[in-house]
Amino acid sequence: MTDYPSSHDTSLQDVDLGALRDRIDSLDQQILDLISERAACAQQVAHVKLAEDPHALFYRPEREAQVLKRIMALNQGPLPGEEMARLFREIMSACLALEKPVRAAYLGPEGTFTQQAALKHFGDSAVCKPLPAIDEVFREVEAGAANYGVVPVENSTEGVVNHTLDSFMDTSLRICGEVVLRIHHHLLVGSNTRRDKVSRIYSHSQSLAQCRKWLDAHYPHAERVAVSSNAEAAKRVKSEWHTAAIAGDMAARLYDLERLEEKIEDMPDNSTRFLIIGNHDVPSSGEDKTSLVASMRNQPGALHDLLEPFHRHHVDMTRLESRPSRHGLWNYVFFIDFKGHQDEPRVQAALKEVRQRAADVRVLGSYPVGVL
Ligand SMILES: O=C(O)C(=O)C[C@]1(C(=O)O)C=C[C@@H](O)C=C1
Repeated sequence: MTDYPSSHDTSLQDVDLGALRDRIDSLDQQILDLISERAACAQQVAHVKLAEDPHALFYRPEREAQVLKRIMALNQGPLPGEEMARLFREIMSACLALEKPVRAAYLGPEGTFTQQAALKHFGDSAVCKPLPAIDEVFREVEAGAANYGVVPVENSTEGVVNHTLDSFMDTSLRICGEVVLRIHHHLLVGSNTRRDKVSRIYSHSQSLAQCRKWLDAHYPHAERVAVSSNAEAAKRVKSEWHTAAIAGDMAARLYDLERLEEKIEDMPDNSTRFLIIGNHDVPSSGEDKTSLVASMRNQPGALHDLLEPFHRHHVDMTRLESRPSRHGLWNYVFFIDFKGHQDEPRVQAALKEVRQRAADVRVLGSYPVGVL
């Protein structure tokens, strides 16, 4: 909580508000000049890139991660590092838009956590388009209609993760980044609904599950209705009386709903991981992750054999997921995430051995660890 100075605070008695505002005006002028100079510099970067290669990529995820991490390391307050990085996120997004705005497709509809993840990753100057299904996001990027796609992967929403993993089996797209979002659910109502009148609560089934204990304690008699997304829940509530939605900040803002109760999720560290998918490999940022998919024959010890080289080459695995193969040739495919970039010798040594042991291995991408 902010401590506001009290009128009895003797150290503040002589502070002249007018003088402080003059100082702020002067600082704003300097910030304005510096941001403009930075933007002009980014325009020059665009010219240099184009001179080197007419098909050059303007968006550079590894560089953006380095810029944000550096800002957080340099920051000495009083603003928190994350807040400062968010401001720089927006400055970079605007600078990139001067070079060429990023077009990103995300799993919609508008108002979902995936939209929030897209904005968190690309900033407000990106052109973001909602699509109704994960495979449509993949197709949009494959067709070149969008430069990047944003899809949930490790999600508290059951089933969505599997759709994303399955889509990777049939695509040549690469993973270019990740975003981790803290998921906060709020109980939202329209202006006509009173707290004691809520008789029905809409949300995605998984969000209802994530708030089950809170609902049992506070709204044991309200009917719980599962709908296709949290944004859809908010949309319904907008036009109904005595119903509430469980959804996040984006949906509350989009449908202008009141937060009757905030952060009602049962687990306080509830978060979801999203992937950025694109058409190109990302160079090392210095702190990266790599994702791969491997097919295995279903035989005893196969998984142990597959994973053993990671252990021996000191490659730190962060996730292992298995899915039934959709092609019938192999019984199972494994999705593996580990720390490190595919260009690092230690990672290359492990991958070489993994390739010898698996029926098929495809690196889905090396990408910067999510900064914000
Ligand atoms: O360094 C670059 O390649 C730039 O284009 C500049 C810049 C920036 O504003 O810092 C802008 C967009 C890129 O995604 C990364 C960084």
